[in-house]
Amino acid sequence: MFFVVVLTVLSLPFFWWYFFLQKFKSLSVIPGPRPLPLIGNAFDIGDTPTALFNNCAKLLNQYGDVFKVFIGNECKVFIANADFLEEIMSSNVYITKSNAYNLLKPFLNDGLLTSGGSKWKKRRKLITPTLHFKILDQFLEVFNSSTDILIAKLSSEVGKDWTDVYPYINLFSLDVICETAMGVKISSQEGKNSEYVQALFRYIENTAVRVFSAWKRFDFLFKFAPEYPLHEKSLVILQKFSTDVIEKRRLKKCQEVVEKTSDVGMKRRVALLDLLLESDDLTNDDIKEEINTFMFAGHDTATSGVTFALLALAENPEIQQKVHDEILAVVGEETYVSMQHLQDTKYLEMVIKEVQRKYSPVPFVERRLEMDASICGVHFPRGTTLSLYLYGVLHNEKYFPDPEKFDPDRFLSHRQSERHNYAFVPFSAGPRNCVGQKFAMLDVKLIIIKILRKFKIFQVPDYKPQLGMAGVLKSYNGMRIRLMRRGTEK
Ligand code: HEM
Repeated sequence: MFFVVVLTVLSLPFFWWYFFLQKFKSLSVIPGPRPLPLIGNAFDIGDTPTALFNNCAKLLNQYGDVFKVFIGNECKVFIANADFLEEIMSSNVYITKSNAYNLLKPFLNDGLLTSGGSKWKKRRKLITPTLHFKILDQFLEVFNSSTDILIAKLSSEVGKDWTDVYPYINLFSLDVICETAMGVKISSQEGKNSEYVQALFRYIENTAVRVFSAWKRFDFLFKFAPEYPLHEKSLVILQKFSTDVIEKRRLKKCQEVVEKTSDVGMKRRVALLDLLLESDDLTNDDIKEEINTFMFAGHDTATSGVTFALLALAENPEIQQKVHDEILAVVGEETYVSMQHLQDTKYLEMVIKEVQRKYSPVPFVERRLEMDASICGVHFPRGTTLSLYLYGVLHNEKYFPDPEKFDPDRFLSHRQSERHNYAFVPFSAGPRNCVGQKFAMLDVKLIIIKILRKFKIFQVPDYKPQLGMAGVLKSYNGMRIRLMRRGTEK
């Protein structure tokens, strides 16, 4: 009897697994590696950012641009095909994020990146206009002054065999997003506000750890993880920082209205926070989730974009020279880089688009189907996770022949118009695309202009970035380049 009970208990998970696979039977038309009972394809996918990056590329190669894997109780379909992406991204129905985004909720709660349904729709309508042209034009002051500090810091690296530029760019991006989103100068490049800076870095790092762990991803088990105490402490620091900033800013705003103080009428730079405070519909907590979302979504992504742009320019000296020639022709020696300069540097724009294609800062995004769906003739059961594999489509030979070649001419207008509209999607596309896309383009263009005007950058012999993906694309052995001051390079 005892033996029968033990056998029944042991076999239950296998029955469950069998019925779980049955649920996704209609996806048998989509190829993928054979899953093992219970753990599925966990070994095929890997448990580190670099393994995930390499394994996804291998699976894409082996099974084509739509393939599926099973991980635990999740069926994930990876999609690097522009026809499928068009149907999914352009839809107003397939907009719910996957369960993986829940790991961000302790920090972002239901901000724009993580929310769904009517809440997301309402907020998106409110937030999109805050990033209009006039506001972005004001942000150029922040981009310019923060870049000047970065250049001063990088100057001390000139002439060294190599410099890991990642930490420099990371602090720069943090300064920029803090000042534009919250209106607060945190001066992290100058070593200030280190408690907040460390808390943010630690929170992001631990969240990546949780994504790859079989057990730390569950809130009730994470409490037993060694990272938990510091993770919680970081969260308290992050939440307190934004709460304080919002409260102070709201108070100041009220005082300004009541007292009509002397600074009314004076030119004061507006932050995204000020625009959100204008809305009668938003409480301080609502605003906090959106400000934290901007901090999160606009920081690591921008760092990734800029660091890979520097790598690509170092690896392609002729392209670097062409960009430099354009900068001299358009911007010359002017210290303030203006909106007009950014609009007129057309070749640089093509180069940055090619950087975003070759090194997509966000390698994939995920949606969860809340109902059965027919997409490009395939029946997807409710509960399927759609992994929109942006890095995969941006490296798909169908749309980008010879994808490992760095070739900005892919973005000549006649070549762009010949391509599928959903092949170049580093910022996603459709209703859930990146709300900070224009901000990010201006930011990266400006920093490249200022860096290249000051320095010539070189590849480091024998250095090869070790790419990995955990939310954003990152090189896990730093981002090494060699810097020489212009005019003195050998
Ligand atoms: C190179 C830089 C950037 C890249 C490649 C990028 C890419 C993306 C992508 C692919 C998404 C879709 C995410 C998803 O569906 O899960 C997204 C969403 C978002 N991004 Fe960006 N982003 C960048 C910079 C920024 C910046 C600077 C900001 C803020 C100023 C920002 C704010 C957001 C927000 C709030 C969302 C959520 C939009 C929504 O769901 O309605 N991003 N971004």
